[in-house]
Amino acid sequence: MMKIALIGCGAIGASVLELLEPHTNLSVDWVLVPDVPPVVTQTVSRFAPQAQLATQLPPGARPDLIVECAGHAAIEQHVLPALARGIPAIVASVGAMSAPGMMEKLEAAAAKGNTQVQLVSGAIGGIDALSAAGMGELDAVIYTGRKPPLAWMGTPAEQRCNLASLQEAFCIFEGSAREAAQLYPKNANVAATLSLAGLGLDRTQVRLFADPAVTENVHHFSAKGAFGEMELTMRGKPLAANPKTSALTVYSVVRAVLNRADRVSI
Ligand SMILES: NC(=O)C1=CN([C@@H]2O[C@H](COP(=O)(O)OP(=O)(O)OC[C@H]3O[C@@H](n4cnc5c(N)ncnc54)[C@H](OP(=O)(O)O)[C@@H]3O)[C@@H](O)[C@H]2O)C=CC1
Ligand SMILES: O=C([O-])CC(=O)C(=O)O
Repeated sequence: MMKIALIGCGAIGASVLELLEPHTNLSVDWVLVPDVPPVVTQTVSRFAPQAQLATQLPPGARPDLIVECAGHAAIEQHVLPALARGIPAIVASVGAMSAPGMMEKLEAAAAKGNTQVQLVSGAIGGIDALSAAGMGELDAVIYTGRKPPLAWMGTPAEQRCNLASLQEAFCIFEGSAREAAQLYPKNANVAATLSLAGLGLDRTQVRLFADPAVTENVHHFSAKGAFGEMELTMRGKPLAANPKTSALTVYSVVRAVLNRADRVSI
């Protein structure tokens, strides 16, 4: 039986709990959140009644895996200490690697605990091909993210345009994946993931659009290099509980967990 600590119980975390519930070879035994609103208590008692709710992993707890779907701050707060204790981790907030020295801290913590951390592909596909292509020379990786104006509420995009009255697509950001992930921590994890798989945070070109013509979260990237060329468009359905987040992110986290719990992984 694989014992799991889930970090975060918002749009992704709640759906992950629901999808993991039927799998009898694993058990979510801890759910870590900053505080415990009634909706979290209800979700946990419905899908993981065995789980203990806490703000921090209790010192004596020894999960087989921690699964982060909380936000950038959770890497420093939960993931690094768990790795250093030898607990492997799955991370959704890949954009956190844009902070100076964070990748090195993650590697050092995993080395200290003699364990590993997996950065999931989340809302984007093609990461397997891009990271394989990165074993040869890559010339360019260009990413464009496009979401409905509502998905950019509460971000610096609000200072760039009037999101509520946009009539056509507006470019709210153009720059490197590192800047994108730092400015838009809840909307540009995909940019960070593509860059870490490919050309790195500083050489991956990113454009982000608020676009009233789309109802999905549209991710497009192209890559060129010694392997040839690739191009991919994803039209991800947003989660009802959080329009910033695509449903595929949930499935990606669940697949990553099952790949560790099941005998055959894909
Ligand atoms: N890789 C990818 O493709 C994607 C990655 N993401 C990442 O996943 C994160 C979560 O997304 P989503 O579920 O939609 O967001 P939500 O805001 O719906 O949920 C976040 C949850 O995490 C909790 N939380 C926040 N900070 C911490 C912390 N330091 N420790 C523990 N729990 C914490 C929140 O609690 P409270 O409500 O009390 O603050 C809430 O329960 C995003 O912030 C983003 O970083 C998202 C989309 C795609
Ligand atoms: O869920 C998505 O569509 C992508 C997203 O928010 C991110 O990259 O952070």
